[in-house]
Amino acid sequence: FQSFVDSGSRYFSASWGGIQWEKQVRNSAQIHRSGGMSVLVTGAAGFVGTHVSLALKKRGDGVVGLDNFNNYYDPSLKKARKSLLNSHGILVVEGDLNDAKLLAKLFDVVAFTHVMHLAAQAGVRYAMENPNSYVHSNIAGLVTLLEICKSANPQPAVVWASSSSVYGLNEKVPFSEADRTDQPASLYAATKKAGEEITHTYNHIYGLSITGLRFFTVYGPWGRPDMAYFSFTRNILQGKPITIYRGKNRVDLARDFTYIDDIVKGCLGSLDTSGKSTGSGGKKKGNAPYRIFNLGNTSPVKVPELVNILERHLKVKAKRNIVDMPGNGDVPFTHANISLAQREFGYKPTTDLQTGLKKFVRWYLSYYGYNNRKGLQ
Ligand SMILES: NC(=O)c1ccc[n+]([C@@H]2O[C@H](COP(=O)([O-])OP(=O)(O)OC[C@H]3O[C@@H](n4cnc5c(N)ncnc54)[C@H](O)[C@@H]3O)[C@@H](O)[C@H]2O)c1
Ligand SMILES: O=C(O)[C@H]1O[C@H](OP(=O)(O)OP(=O)(O)OC[C@H]2O[C@@H](n3ccc(=O)[nH]c3=O)[C@H](O)[C@@H]2O)[C@H](O)[C@@H](O)[C@H]1O
Repeated sequence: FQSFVDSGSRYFSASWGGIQWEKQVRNSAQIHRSGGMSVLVTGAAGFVGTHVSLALKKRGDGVVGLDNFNNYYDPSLKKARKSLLNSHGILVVEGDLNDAKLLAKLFDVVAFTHVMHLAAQAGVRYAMENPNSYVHSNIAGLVTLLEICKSANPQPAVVWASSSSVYGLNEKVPFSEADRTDQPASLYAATKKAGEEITHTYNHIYGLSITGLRFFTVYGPWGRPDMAYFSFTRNILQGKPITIYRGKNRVDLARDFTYIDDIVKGCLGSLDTSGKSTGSGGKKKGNAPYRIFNLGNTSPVKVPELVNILERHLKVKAKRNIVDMPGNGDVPFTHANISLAQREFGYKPTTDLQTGLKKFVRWYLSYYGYNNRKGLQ
């Protein structure tokens, strides 16, 4: 097969199909532990998708990845993550969520027990530049995926990434799952909130088991170049200035930065407790779980303090350019209440920002070849 899909920002082609391809998909989905699961991981070449795929494979679950390798940020980093996954026996199929034929084919070849849905147009501020990419991946792509899941026999349980941004202009802290989420500050947040409503209907009508995870600003090795901790590191090392946004009345912005390994534990805990979907072939046969969890660190840090930590790890002073928050969709602070996830599957983050950034910086220096330079170790 040859499929041509609109990835939101460019057209590209991807080859799939054929006996050899099917064999690769089956091999990748093979389960190597008793009671294990076979998981379709969307967004597998992304930051979180790579880490979750590796963790599942490591414990003996079957994993097949799907990613469209779009150019929202440097696709060569996505290709490098794919190579890493390949070296661990994980196949990443190149294709778009909106390619219903490809998704149907994948479900024909493998009876996936779970879908870990991480593919999305991420990033808060980019929504002002390219709003349609959010509709394409986070709304249309989500519905295409759910349509396939609902019709699959057996239906998989679906765990997917929502976002802390759904709390929007909510001022009650810490943010709890029962708090208001009807005042989004960005189109990104609005599409994630819409995703929570859309998944609810598939749970209600078709009996799909649904778990939405509200991640709080995730960081770590193999991370996303568009995020502050990553772009600050790049600029500091290149001697370029960094722009730090400041809130109303000169108040510093703060985030509940969460280390990737803690997020991975939360994803696996969610998969393990997701229960079963109750429908088959598009018909509901009973009630299935619909759950939403915060996955944060419960320890917000101000952005200037993030920069202080990076300076210490990099042993380079940042050139700070402090500007008022430009009204680009950012919220002033985030802070997760994680008691629900703690109760349901023992979620307990263990990495503080200082420790997590040290691991990120070590990876960054090695990945971008800084290790042989003086003064950076
Ligand atoms: N990293 C964070 O801080 C954070 C916080 C909250 C929520 N999230 C959510 O977690 C998920 C993973 O985020 P991430 O940080 O790994 O982002 P990422 O951009 O690194 O990963 C997403 C991957 O999905 C792929 N993708 C996008 N649209 C697609 C489409 N239509 N079809 C197929 N593949 C597509 C991209 O190529 C990318 O590799 C996303 O849903 C994101 O919105 C992330
Ligand atoms: O938890 C989420 O739901 C979201 O997490 C992440 O968003 P954010 O928390 O906005 O992370 P990030 O961009 O790293 O900015 C961090 C801080 O640095 C400030 N910031 C940013 C850039 C800059 O140049 N200057 C600056 O001060 C900025 O104002 C902010 O205060 C994901 O990207 C997003 O996909 C989403 O899912």
